[in-house]
Amino acid sequence: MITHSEQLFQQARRLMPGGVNSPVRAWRAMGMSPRFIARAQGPHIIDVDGNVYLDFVGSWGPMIVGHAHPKVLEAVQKAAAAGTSYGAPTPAEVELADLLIDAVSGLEMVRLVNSGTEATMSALRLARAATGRKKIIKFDGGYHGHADTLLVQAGSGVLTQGIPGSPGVPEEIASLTISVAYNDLNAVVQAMEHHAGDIAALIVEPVAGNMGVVLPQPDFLPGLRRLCDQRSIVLIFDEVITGFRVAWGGAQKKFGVTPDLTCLGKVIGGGLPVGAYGGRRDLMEQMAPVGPVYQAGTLSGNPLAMAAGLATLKILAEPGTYEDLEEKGCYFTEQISALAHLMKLPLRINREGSMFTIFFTDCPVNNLVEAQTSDTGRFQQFFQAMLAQGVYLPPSQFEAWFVSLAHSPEDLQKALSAGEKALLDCK
Ligand SMILES: Cc1ncc(COP(=O)(O)O)c(C=O)c1O
Ligand SMILES: N[C@H](C=O)CCC(=O)O
Repeated sequence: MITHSEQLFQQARRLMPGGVNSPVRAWRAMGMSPRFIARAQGPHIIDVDGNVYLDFVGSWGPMIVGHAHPKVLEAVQKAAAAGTSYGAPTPAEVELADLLIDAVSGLEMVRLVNSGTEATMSALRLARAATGRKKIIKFDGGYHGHADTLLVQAGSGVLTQGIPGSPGVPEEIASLTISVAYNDLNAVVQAMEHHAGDIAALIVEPVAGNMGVVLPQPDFLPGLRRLCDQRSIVLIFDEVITGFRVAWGGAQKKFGVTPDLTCLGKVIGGGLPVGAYGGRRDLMEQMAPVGPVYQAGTLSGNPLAMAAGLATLKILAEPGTYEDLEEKGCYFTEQISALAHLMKLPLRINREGSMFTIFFTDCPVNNLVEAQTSDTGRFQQFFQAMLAQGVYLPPSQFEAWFVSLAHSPEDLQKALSAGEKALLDCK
């Protein structure tokens, strides 16, 4: 019998490309059709057929306090009752900006936008304007949203679908982006020397999350800081995933390296559409209306997103939250590793706090090429076996899993029992 999800997917495919509004949701690499979600609560999402899943996607990162948290709902409802958008400044924007600047060392000023894509696109425009240079450096498998300049050797759905760039991005634009291997400072030096005097910015996920999770090696982020300083290149940390995920204050706090510009999104909107970019005051004061660099947004600083973001961050600011997230991420990944070891299955886990990826490979994963040694067929089997047991994972090898404050020890135990069976199934 056809399920309600399958019925909806058939209809959706006639109405929207691939039946979805973002490619990764179509589950193509998993050889299945996606579940359509009716609602979510705490660590669970529930599909339109009434199946309950333990969720490790967390809306691709934002749901760090769990779904439908009562404090977040209350804040959003209160904000909605006062009107959903004014196209004018509000006290909540000031409160969120103040909180972000206080927490994130690289922020002296901030501009709130509606998505991570807007944040990275605007940060790059600012860097180009400030330096008068055109080229940028990024890393293979790094995903920074879908602005033209950034769809070069990108991660996430672009990688999962095996598209190296994207038709529609003019060659003249793509050629301004130089992509090199993550964790490879020599490759960065070579790119900087080869394009000497032309590089405006270097953009990096300080912990990569879109080729699966890949950690920066100890000298990598300090090395990028040094190389950018030597050549007056604007260093941009894309903390859309890592901001307030890996630590209060983000990866820059955790690794002690301060970028010139920082991009945020996901967690700071508590599940509503949001993005932010900010950094050095001298750079940010080049943005209109103070300076000439233009960027705008009808719904930027939207009151509902501000309310959800503030409520989420206030929960995260409570004592012990990041310790709790660390403990859960650590416990789960150590147990899965131990199970795989007993079964003699090749498996590597990269983790930073509550974000991690399981790679089915023997090889340490420090860059895209190594991530691609993972057996994606095995990941597909694993995904299907987990789903059948009520555990919902990112539908791609090249994405991060997220644990939230709402995942209880019992939930993790359930996921581990499912994981044991799934590993046996894909042995
Ligand atoms: C690191 C990173 N940067 C930027 C983006 C773009 O954010 P958005 O999807 O909100 O446009 C994403 C996710 O999509 C991301 O993971
Ligand atoms: N990996 C992406 C963001 O982090 C997934 C979100 C999307 O593209 O829909």
